[in-house]
Amino acid sequence: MQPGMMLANPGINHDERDQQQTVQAPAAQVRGVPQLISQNADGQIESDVQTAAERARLNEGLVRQNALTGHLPAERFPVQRHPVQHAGKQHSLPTRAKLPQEAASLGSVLIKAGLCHATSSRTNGSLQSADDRDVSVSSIVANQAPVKRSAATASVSPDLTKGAPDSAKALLFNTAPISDVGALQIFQEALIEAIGSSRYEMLFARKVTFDWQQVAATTSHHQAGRLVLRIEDEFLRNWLRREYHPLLERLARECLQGSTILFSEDASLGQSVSSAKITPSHTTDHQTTISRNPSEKISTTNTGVIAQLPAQNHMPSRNPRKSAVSDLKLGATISTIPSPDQPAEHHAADQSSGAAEQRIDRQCANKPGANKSSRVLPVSDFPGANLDVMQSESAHNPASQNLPLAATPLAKSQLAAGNKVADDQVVASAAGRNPLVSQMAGPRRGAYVASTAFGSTNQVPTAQAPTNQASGFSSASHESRSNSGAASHHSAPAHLGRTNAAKMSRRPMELSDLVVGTGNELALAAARKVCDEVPAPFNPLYLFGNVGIGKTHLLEGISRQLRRQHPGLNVLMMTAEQFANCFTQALRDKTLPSFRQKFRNVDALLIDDVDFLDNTRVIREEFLHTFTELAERGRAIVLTADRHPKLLSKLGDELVTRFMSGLICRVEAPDQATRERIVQMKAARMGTDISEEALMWVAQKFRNNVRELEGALNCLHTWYTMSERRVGLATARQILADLERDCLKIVRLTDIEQTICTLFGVRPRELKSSSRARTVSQPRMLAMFLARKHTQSAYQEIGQHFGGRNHSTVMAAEKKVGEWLDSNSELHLGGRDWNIRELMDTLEQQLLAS
Ligand SMILES: Nc1ncnc2c1ncn2[C@@H]1O[C@H](COP(=O)(O)OP(=O)(O)OP(=O)(O)O)[C@@H](O)[C@H]1O
Repeated sequence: MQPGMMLANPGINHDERDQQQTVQAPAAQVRGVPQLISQNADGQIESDVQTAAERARLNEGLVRQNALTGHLPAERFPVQRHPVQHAGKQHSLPTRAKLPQEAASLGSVLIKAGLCHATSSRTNGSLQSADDRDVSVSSIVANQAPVKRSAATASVSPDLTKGAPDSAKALLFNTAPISDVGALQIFQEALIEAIGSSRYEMLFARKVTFDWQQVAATTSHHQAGRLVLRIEDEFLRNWLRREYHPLLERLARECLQGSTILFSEDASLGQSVSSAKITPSHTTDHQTTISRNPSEKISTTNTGVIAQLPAQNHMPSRNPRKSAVSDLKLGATISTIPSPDQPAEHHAADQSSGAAEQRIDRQCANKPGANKSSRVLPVSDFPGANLDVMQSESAHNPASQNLPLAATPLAKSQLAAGNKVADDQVVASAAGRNPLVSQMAGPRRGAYVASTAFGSTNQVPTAQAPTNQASGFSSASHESRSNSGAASHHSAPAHLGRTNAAKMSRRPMELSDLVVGTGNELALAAARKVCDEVPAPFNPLYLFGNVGIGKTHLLEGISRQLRRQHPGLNVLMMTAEQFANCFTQALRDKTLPSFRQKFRNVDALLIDDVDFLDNTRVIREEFLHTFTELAERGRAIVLTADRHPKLLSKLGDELVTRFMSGLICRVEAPDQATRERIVQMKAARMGTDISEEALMWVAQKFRNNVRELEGALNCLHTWYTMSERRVGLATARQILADLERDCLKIVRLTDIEQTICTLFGVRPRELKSSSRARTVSQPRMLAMFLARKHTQSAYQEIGQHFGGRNHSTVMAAEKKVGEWLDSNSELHLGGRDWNIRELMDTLEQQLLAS
């Protein structure tokens, strides 16, 4: 990057979800890599690198970034964006100029090593990590857990990096300076993840320009540079300076890796900053020097948002973005006892970068009530990827938005060694660092990462009774059942799924927190029944419905209620992805008997997102056996999924029929009245002063799911904390204008066609044919009805699309389906009977979710 180059928001240009195809997906034969496996014809286990979960995650990243690029000024930044997944994080890099060499070469090496696969689409390509782990040099080279850089470099195979230019090798082996552009992008992305995309949108996206400028070297080893935030709006500038200084300071230090950072109050903020040579002598009383040397004094002021920093000559030994993000996210910095196996270089880095936090955390740890036996944050071996998703989810979850907390690798290692962090400590430590957090963190908000007790050696869940009822997430049983030594050491395994990690970052969800409405009253009643009567009169309880409408909330509520009402029960809650990961790990470690013993001896098994099993055959079979054994012994089983069991087409009849043998409850999106009560409740909890009209307007505008409502409220809350003024209707409209627009899903005729064909197993060609067979004509009529309802297309256009029919055919179809709906007819389609209203709901949910 040239000195003085400006960088706009990171991201990609287009949402290419539909066009993405895998062009290269080498099976990861790397030891310890595959998390998801399948069996080949010879019965051998293979990795399944391109899973639905992977794709979904990638899409999520693209969508999230895409939301930001809507504001990317093309004339200022005309290069194509190129998202690259490295070390579990998605980096957005230009495909030409700036960083292409490094990005492409890094990618080719990672692919060669079988640690990544490439996806491509018309306008962009991306690299996807084949697993959730940190793709580090050492794991590329030695296929094993990261070791010290010197060891990795020593054992590098020349073949691996053959053809890669020196710059890429240097990047891989941590000998290259971190690229200016890359670092700045990493910084911005870390910022987004720390504060959530909606807040970033509101505060930074269009109002702040980041500029990293190289200036003359201060010493022979360091090149100086400075980060300038240009903010035109004076109010915003002052507010950001007041509220975001610590966060920006931390991110600048972590992502831009300055060994010395100078903060200067600058009245010319928002104007061009002179490129005068920066030397330490420029430091004034207003400036702060933070040294990576732990012996140096650490002090900060809240006086500026300009960071002058030297670029490092060496790429940091840990991924700067990952560390920044994880540091901001987990808040797991309590103990200062380093793990014995912690590499020395980590110690040094952590002692300096996390020193201030550790000081706060030590204070928190000494607080009365900081109970070390409280439910803890077992992040011992969380792969960076897990943390990433927790971060991304926080953008949508107001509860987790409040937790831009820190877990340095040091802290993680400390936790691995058995140190624990109580929820309130984590909140306290976060609040101490971020003024916004301290404002937002209510007494009930706690960092809440995992309580499923996994033994790091056994790699299977271990029974553990909660010592703190206000915390804990998924697994618990009576103390007497905790016969494993691992039970006393909470350490989340590396194979914990990203999804679950994300969910675990939220605050505990109770059944009583759910606002009851027509969409969830049956499900809630069934959930209470499961808790009240053990065993319940039905088994399993299967809850299904669209995203973000409270299925996980119900499941977690059941888990917590069960534990409260029946403290002797061994209750285990996890996602299907976690189950798969545990199984894979057990297979790898040859500890299947132990795995089976643990899973088949629980009293209640609660599995979230069971639709995940639809894609993984080997795990499906294992789950079938687990399920059967538990059901036969009358143990409670509760499952959630995004669709009816019959629509889990690959699951197999054995599991589908078992799922259907208990009680199936559909959870529906809340209606207007329920949404109104939800926003009222959540706004009151946040302590946001919002007018009744504004709340009603929000409830009316954001209809698809509760997450949208939460996101909207979160924006309003942030504005409220900024301005300290009551949020009225006009303000709410103004603040949420973009969000409202983005929530509108544009449905195309092809979307409808695809949804119909998928649900009924009809081919598009048949749908457009002249066939009048009922199996084709009824889906066609439904498609036309949906097209009228959800698109702006005229009758003629719709008729043309579905086989060149004229407009009267479409009108007749619309009328016919309307009649079916009025008479609440039953249809037999796609091999099953449907109630027309239920069918419409299913179609619309799938259409809007697609
Ligand atoms: N009826 C409700 N009352 C209050 N909060 C709700 C309600 N329904 C959902 N929520 C909140 O909405 C958010 C999303 O819910 P949850 O994570 O349970 O969705 P989900 O259906 O499991 O979604 P996914 O399928 O994506 O996992 C949570 O914060 C939850 O507390």
